[in-house]
Amino acid sequence: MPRILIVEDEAIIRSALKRLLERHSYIVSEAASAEEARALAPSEFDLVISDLRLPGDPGTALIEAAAPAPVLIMTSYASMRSAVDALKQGAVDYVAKPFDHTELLETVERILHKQSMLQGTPPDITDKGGGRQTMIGDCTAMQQVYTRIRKTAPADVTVLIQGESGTGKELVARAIHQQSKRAKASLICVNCAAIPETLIESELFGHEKGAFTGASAARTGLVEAADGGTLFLDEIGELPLDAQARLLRVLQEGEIRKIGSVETRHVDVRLIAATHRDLRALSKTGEFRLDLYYRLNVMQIELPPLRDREEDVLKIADILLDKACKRHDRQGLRLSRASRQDLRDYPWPGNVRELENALERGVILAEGHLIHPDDLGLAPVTSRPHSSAGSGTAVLANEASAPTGDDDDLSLEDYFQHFVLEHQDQMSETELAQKLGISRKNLWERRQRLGIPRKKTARRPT
Ligand SMILES: Nc1ncnc2c1ncn2[C@@H]1O[C@H](COP(=O)(O)OP(=O)(O)OP(=O)(O)O)[C@@H](O)[C@H]1O
Repeated sequence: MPRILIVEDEAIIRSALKRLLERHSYIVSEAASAEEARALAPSEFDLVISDLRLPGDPGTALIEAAAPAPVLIMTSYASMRSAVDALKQGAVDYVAKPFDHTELLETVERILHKQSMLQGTPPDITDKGGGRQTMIGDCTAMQQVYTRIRKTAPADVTVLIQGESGTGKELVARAIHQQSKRAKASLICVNCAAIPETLIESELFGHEKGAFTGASAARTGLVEAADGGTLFLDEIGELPLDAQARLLRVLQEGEIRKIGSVETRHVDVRLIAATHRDLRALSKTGEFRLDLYYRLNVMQIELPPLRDREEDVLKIADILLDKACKRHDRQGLRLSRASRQDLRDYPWPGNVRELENALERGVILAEGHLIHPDDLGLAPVTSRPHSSAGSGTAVLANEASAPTGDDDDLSLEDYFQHFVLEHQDQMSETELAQKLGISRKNLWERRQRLGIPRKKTARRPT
């Protein structure tokens, strides 16, 4: 049964409304002021019905405290203007006092029905280029993700998104930002793994002129650029310890200090962080600050790997295939029966991103009306992992023979591992990636997958 909180200072109206709602099987709690209501954890109700004028804070003060629970404002005919203001501030609706019982019950029912319809519905997202996109997939785990997004977005709290690479962490961050009160302000996305360790602090927090060699002019950091909006830090587990300390300060005090500066500046930033790593375990080895972990972990959203979403794979494939066909002007292409089987069997270590790439390849390479397995270019599968409980390492046959003539039976991954271990002390990550012919991000991802994470290096003094 839905739970409703009534906030009304006039005892007679309060108890009449309570009786009315209880007669219609709602579970009702009461408060006489916004302060009393806050003590009752309003966000845990399905609906808050509050008078606008209350002793102390007005009813609209509860909109933020009650999120994601909707707040229905009661107001007198005389203050219709304030009712419109209440809607602007985020109230779900208003009823004029004295209210008609049937009308009030219909409004309550409509609000609750709309809320329940939104449960488990994928959010619409505006992508980087301004196009519309929706999250695809309706397995139970994804429905839980959608519900979490909807509930978390308006609450203006820090969110930690966990999931392997390519599972849609950035999409979730976008959805949260776009459904939040900050939607009109900026969303700044930063992949901590893609920025060299020596640059990340100045990228995030900015620096003063002359703060270090090469700092020829002062620079504003990305945290400051997100002021008033949302900062999405992907792969936060890669953030060096010094940068973690600065970030903690932003979260605790709402303050930022540029490198080389003694002054602090106030910033109002909502942080959404993502990682595929176990931050708590990293904090045990001293690689991640436990206090920062606690600050980040207010709300968690867990994205399932694609291999655990068997029932979603073909559905996602069909939609992404359609998009790829339109992009390449090859409408009408279909997946052959064998391709569909391969897509189902493949363990998808790169998750939805890898599926997107395989389909794009298929669309480009297909010669007739059908996309055959060869066109998709999936690595042969030797066995399929049962679930994601492990490291997320796909069980693929050798990706190709080694690029060196002497090591004929080395797999690419063996070769990669050898090369990295042998040269990592002499080469920077950028040089290593260049020599291997892959991006820094890809280097980082492979390091994670093979369990040879990059060593932390000494940091530049601030
Ligand atoms: N549920 C989904 N529905 C539709 N597209 C998806 C979904 N999940 C991921 N994608 C697509 O897969 C690609 C990767 O998604 P995204 O960048 O959000 O993943 P990520 O987890 O942030 O990856 P990484 O950690 O490697 O940056 C994007 O093109 C995104 O649009």
